[in-house]
Amino acid sequence: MPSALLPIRISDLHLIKGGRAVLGGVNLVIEEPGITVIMGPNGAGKSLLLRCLHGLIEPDQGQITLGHRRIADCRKQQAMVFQQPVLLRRTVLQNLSFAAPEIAKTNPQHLMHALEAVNLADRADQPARMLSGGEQQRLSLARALLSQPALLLLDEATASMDPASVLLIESLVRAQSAQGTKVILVSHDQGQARRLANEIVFVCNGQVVEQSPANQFFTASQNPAAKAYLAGEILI
Ligand SMILES: Nc1ncnc2c1ncn2[C@@H]1O[C@H](COP(=O)(O)OP(=O)(O)OP(=O)(O)O)[C@@H](O)[C@H]1O
Repeated sequence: MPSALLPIRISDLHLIKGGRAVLGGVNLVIEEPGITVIMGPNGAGKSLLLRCLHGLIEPDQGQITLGHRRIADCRKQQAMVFQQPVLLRRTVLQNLSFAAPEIAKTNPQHLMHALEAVNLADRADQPARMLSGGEQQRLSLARALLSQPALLLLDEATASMDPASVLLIESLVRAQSAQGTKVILVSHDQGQARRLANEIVFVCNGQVVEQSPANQFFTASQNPAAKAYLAGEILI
Protein backbone atom coordinates (compact mmCIF):
# COMPACT_ATOMS: atom_id res chain seq x y z
CA MET A 1 0.00 0.00 0.00
CA PRO A 2 1.47 3.44 -0.88
CA SER A 3 2.42 5.73 1.97
CA ALA A 4 -0.40 7.73 3.54
CA LEU A 5 1.88 10.77 3.48
CA LEU A 6 2.03 11.04 -0.31
CA PRO A 7 2.03 13.33 -2.14
CA ILE A 8 4.68 15.44 -0.45
CA ARG A 9 4.24 19.00 -1.62
CA ILE A 10 6.78 21.75 -0.92
CA SER A 11 5.78 25.18 -2.14
CA ASP A 12 7.97 28.26 -2.33
CA LEU A 13 9.98 27.31 0.76
CA HIS A 14 12.33 30.01 2.03
CA LEU A 15 14.67 29.71 4.98
CA ILE A 16 17.00 32.42 6.23
CA LYS A 17 19.99 31.48 8.39
CA GLY A 18 22.77 33.81 9.45
CA GLY A 19 21.17 36.59 7.41
CA ARG A 20 21.38 34.50 4.23
CA ALA A 21 18.74 32.65 2.20
CA VAL A 22 19.89 29.05 2.65
CA LEU A 23 16.70 27.76 1.05
CA GLY A 24 15.60 30.17 -1.61
CA GLY A 25 12.18 29.19 -2.91
CA VAL A 26 12.14 25.39 -3.00
CA ASN A 27 9.33 23.87 -5.03
CA LEU A 28 9.02 20.11 -5.09
CA VAL A 29 6.28 17.52 -5.42
CA ILE A 30 7.09 13.92 -4.57
CA GLU A 31 4.25 11.68 -5.68
CA GLU A 32 5.86 8.32 -6.33
CA PRO A 33 6.32 5.65 -3.66
CA GLY A 34 9.74 4.08 -3.23
CA ILE A 35 13.03 5.77 -2.51
CA THR A 36 13.89 9.37 -3.35
CA VAL A 37 17.56 10.28 -2.98
CA ILE A 38 18.46 13.94 -2.48
CA MET A 39 21.88 14.80 -3.84
CA GLY A 40 23.80 18.03 -4.17
CA PRO A 41 27.07 19.72 -3.17
CA ASN A 42 28.11 20.56 0.40
CA GLY A 43 26.10 23.45 1.77
CA ALA A 44 23.39 23.16 -0.88
CA GLY A 45 20.63 22.97 1.74
CA LYS A 46 19.84 19.22 1.71
CA SER A 47 19.92 18.71 5.49
CA LEU A 48 17.92 21.86 6.13
CA LEU A 49 15.32 20.75 3.62
CA LEU A 50 15.06 17.36 5.35
CA ARG A 51 14.75 19.05 8.75
CA CYS A 52 11.96 21.25 7.39
CA LEU A 53 10.22 18.10 6.10
CA HIS A 54 10.45 16.57 9.56
CA GLY A 55 9.05 19.70 11.17
CA LEU A 56 12.25 20.42 13.10
CA ILE A 57 12.71 23.80 11.45
CA GLU A 58 9.95 26.27 10.72
CA PRO A 59 10.54 27.90 7.31
CA ASP A 60 10.42 31.67 7.01
CA GLN A 61 8.06 31.40 4.07
CA GLY A 62 6.28 28.67 2.14
CA GLN A 63 4.36 25.52 2.87
CA ILE A 64 4.83 21.80 3.19
CA THR A 65 2.00 19.29 3.11
CA LEU A 66 2.27 15.52 3.49
CA GLY A 67 -0.68 13.60 2.11
CA HIS A 68 -2.56 16.92 1.99
CA ARG A 69 -2.00 17.44 5.73
CA ARG A 70 0.21 19.79 7.70
CA ILE A 71 3.42 18.35 9.16
CA ALA A 72 2.20 19.02 12.70
CA ASP A 73 -0.61 16.52 12.07
CA CYS A 74 1.72 13.80 10.73
CA ARG A 75 4.62 13.79 13.17
CA LYS A 76 3.81 10.37 14.61
CA GLN A 77 3.89 8.85 11.13
CA GLN A 78 7.39 10.12 10.39
CA ALA A 79 10.84 9.11 11.56
CA MET A 80 14.27 10.57 10.86
CA VAL A 81 17.80 9.21 11.16
CA PHE A 82 20.59 11.77 11.47
CA GLN A 83 24.22 11.53 10.46
CA GLN A 84 25.08 12.10 14.11
CA PRO A 85 22.41 10.17 15.97
CA VAL A 86 20.91 11.55 19.15
CA LEU A 87 20.93 8.66 21.64
CA LEU A 88 19.92 8.54 25.28
CA ARG A 89 22.43 7.92 28.07
CA ARG A 90 21.01 4.45 28.47
CA THR A 91 21.73 0.98 27.18
CA VAL A 92 21.27 0.03 23.57
CA LEU A 93 18.08 -1.91 24.38
CA GLN A 94 16.72 0.86 26.61
CA ASN A 95 17.08 3.31 23.72
CA LEU A 96 14.57 1.15 21.87
CA SER A 97 12.24 0.51 24.81
CA PHE A 98 12.15 4.23 25.63
CA ALA A 99 11.17 5.02 22.03
CA ALA A 100 8.55 2.28 21.89
CA PRO A 101 7.14 1.72 25.41
CA GLU A 102 4.08 -0.13 24.13
CA ILE A 103 6.18 -2.68 22.26
CA ALA A 104 8.49 -2.98 25.26
CA LYS A 105 5.50 -3.86 27.41
CA THR A 106 3.59 -6.17 25.10
CA ASN A 107 6.27 -7.71 22.87
CA PRO A 108 9.79 -7.12 24.25
CA GLN A 109 11.15 -9.87 22.01
CA HIS A 110 10.41 -7.60 19.06
CA LEU A 111 12.99 -5.14 20.36
CA MET A 112 15.63 -7.86 20.35
CA HIS A 113 14.63 -8.78 16.79
CA ALA A 114 15.06 -5.12 15.83
CA LEU A 115 18.60 -5.21 17.27
CA GLU A 116 19.33 -8.49 15.49
CA ALA A 117 18.28 -6.88 12.21
CA VAL A 118 21.04 -4.27 12.59
CA ASN A 119 23.60 -6.71 14.06
CA LEU A 120 23.54 -5.19 17.53
CA ALA A 121 21.83 -7.90 19.57
CA ASP A 122 25.05 -8.79 21.39
CA ARG A 123 25.44 -5.14 22.46
CA ALA A 124 21.93 -4.85 23.95
CA ASP A 125 23.11 -4.16 27.51
CA GLN A 126 25.96 -1.81 26.72
CA PRO A 127 25.69 1.97 27.02
CA ALA A 128 24.48 3.27 23.67
CA ARG A 129 26.90 6.18 23.75
CA MET A 130 29.84 3.76 23.85
CA LEU A 131 28.93 2.48 20.38
CA SER A 132 31.02 3.57 17.42
CA GLY A 133 29.61 6.14 14.99
CA GLY A 134 28.44 3.52 12.50
CA GLU A 135 26.95 1.36 15.28
CA GLN A 136 25.06 4.37 16.62
CA GLN A 137 23.65 4.98 13.16
CA ARG A 138 22.52 1.34 12.99
CA LEU A 139 20.82 1.66 16.38
CA SER A 140 19.22 4.89 15.29
CA LEU A 141 17.78 3.19 12.20
CA ALA A 142 16.45 0.27 14.29
CA ARG A 143 14.75 2.80 16.55
CA ALA A 144 13.28 4.70 13.60
CA LEU A 145 11.85 1.53 12.05
CA LEU A 146 10.09 0.45 15.27
CA SER A 147 7.25 2.86 14.61
CA GLN A 148 6.73 1.52 11.06
CA PRO A 149 6.74 5.12 9.77
CA ALA A 150 4.84 6.16 6.66
CA LEU A 151 7.74 8.51 5.89
CA LEU A 152 11.37 7.73 6.72
CA LEU A 153 13.95 10.51 6.36
CA LEU A 154 17.63 9.57 6.35
CA ASP A 155 20.35 12.23 6.42
CA GLU A 156 23.63 10.64 5.32
CA ALA A 157 22.68 7.81 7.64
CA THR A 158 25.35 5.43 6.38
CA ALA A 159 28.17 7.98 6.26
CA SER A 160 30.23 6.38 9.06
CA MET A 161 29.55 2.77 8.19
CA ASP A 162 31.82 0.07 6.85
CA PRO A 163 30.84 -1.42 3.46
CA ALA A 164 29.09 -4.47 4.93
CA SER A 165 27.02 -2.30 7.27
CA VAL A 166 26.12 0.02 4.40
CA LEU A 167 24.74 -2.93 2.43
CA LEU A 168 22.90 -4.24 5.50
CA ILE A 169 21.24 -0.87 6.06
CA GLU A 170 20.42 -0.50 2.39
CA SER A 171 18.66 -3.87 2.42
CA LEU A 172 16.64 -2.82 5.49
CA VAL A 173 15.71 0.48 3.87
CA ARG A 174 14.72 -1.30 0.66
CA ALA A 175 12.58 -3.79 2.61
CA GLN A 176 10.90 -0.97 4.52
CA SER A 177 10.17 0.84 1.29
CA ALA A 178 8.67 -2.37 -0.17
CA GLN A 179 6.27 -2.39 2.79
CA GLY A 180 4.94 1.01 1.75
CA THR A 181 7.14 3.44 3.68
CA LYS A 182 8.13 6.45 1.60
CA VAL A 183 11.88 6.91 2.00
CA ILE A 184 13.73 10.17 1.40
CA LEU A 185 17.46 9.87 1.80
CA VAL A 186 20.27 12.41 1.55
CA SER A 187 23.47 10.89 0.22
CA HIS A 188 26.68 11.87 -1.53
CA ASP A 189 27.35 8.23 -2.31
CA GLN A 190 26.64 7.79 -6.02
CA GLY A 191 26.91 4.02 -5.70
CA GLN A 192 24.29 4.05 -2.98
CA ALA A 193 22.04 6.36 -4.96
CA ARG A 194 22.30 4.09 -8.01
CA ARG A 195 21.52 1.03 -5.88
CA LEU A 196 18.56 2.51 -4.03
CA ALA A 197 16.98 5.44 -5.80
CA ASN A 198 13.79 5.40 -7.79
CA GLU A 199 14.17 9.12 -8.29
CA ILE A 200 16.80 11.75 -7.64
CA VAL A 201 16.19 15.27 -6.42
CA PHE A 202 19.22 17.47 -7.04
CA VAL A 203 19.63 20.51 -4.79
CA CYS A 204 22.02 23.36 -5.52
CA ASN A 205 22.31 26.77 -3.87
CA GLY A 206 19.18 26.32 -1.80
CA GLN A 207 16.96 25.29 -4.67
CA VAL A 208 15.78 22.10 -6.33
CA VAL A 209 17.27 22.27 -9.80
CA GLU A 210 16.42 18.78 -11.05
CA GLN A 211 14.01 15.97 -10.24
CA SER A 212 14.35 12.89 -12.43
CA PRO A 213 13.95 9.12 -12.46
CA ALA A 214 17.28 7.72 -11.20
CA ASN A 215 18.29 6.10 -14.51
CA GLN A 216 17.73 9.31 -16.37
CA PHE A 217 19.61 11.38 -13.80
CA PHE A 218 22.74 9.25 -13.97
CA THR A 219 22.79 8.73 -17.72
CA ALA A 220 21.25 11.82 -19.27
CA SER A 221 21.06 14.72 -16.82
CA GLN A 222 20.94 17.98 -18.74
CA ASN A 223 21.45 20.17 -15.71
CA PRO A 224 24.95 21.72 -15.79
CA ALA A 225 25.31 21.71 -11.99
CA ALA A 226 24.20 18.07 -11.72
CA LYS A 227 26.56 17.05 -14.53
CA ALA A 228 29.45 18.83 -12.83
CA TYR A 229 28.58 17.25 -9.46
CA LEU A 230 28.48 13.76 -10.98
CA ALA A 231 31.81 14.41 -12.70
CA GLY A 232 33.37 15.32 -9.36
CA GLU A 233 33.85 18.97 -10.19
CA ILE A 234 33.67 21.62 -7.47
CA LEU A 235 30.54 23.69 -7.65
CA ILE A 236 30.72 27.29 -6.54
N1 LIG B 1 22.12 27.55 12.00
C1 LIG B 1 22.70 28.02 10.91
N2 LIG B 1 23.14 29.30 10.83
C2 LIG B 1 23.72 29.79 9.72
N3 LIG B 1 23.90 29.05 8.59
C3 LIG B 1 23.48 27.78 8.62
C4 LIG B 1 22.85 27.19 9.76
N4 LIG B 1 22.53 25.92 9.47
C5 LIG B 1 22.95 25.72 8.21
N5 LIG B 1 23.51 26.82 7.70
C6 LIG B 1 24.08 26.98 6.35
O1 LIG B 1 23.10 26.57 5.41
C7 LIG B 1 23.71 25.97 4.29
C8 LIG B 1 23.03 24.65 3.99
O2 LIG B 1 23.29 23.76 5.06
P1 LIG B 1 22.92 22.22 4.98
O3 LIG B 1 23.41 21.58 6.23
O4 LIG B 1 21.51 22.04 4.63
O5 LIG B 1 23.82 21.74 3.74
P2 LIG B 1 23.92 20.31 3.07
O6 LIG B 1 23.46 20.41 1.66
O7 LIG B 1 23.24 19.29 3.91
O8 LIG B 1 25.51 20.09 3.06
P3 LIG B 1 26.46 18.81 3.33
O9 LIG B 1 26.42 18.01 2.07
O10 LIG B 1 27.79 19.43 3.57
O11 LIG B 1 25.93 18.06 4.54
C9 LIG B 1 25.19 25.84 4.62
O12 LIG B 1 25.91 26.85 3.94
C10 LIG B 1 25.26 26.06 6.11
O13 LIG B 1 26.46 26.69 6.50
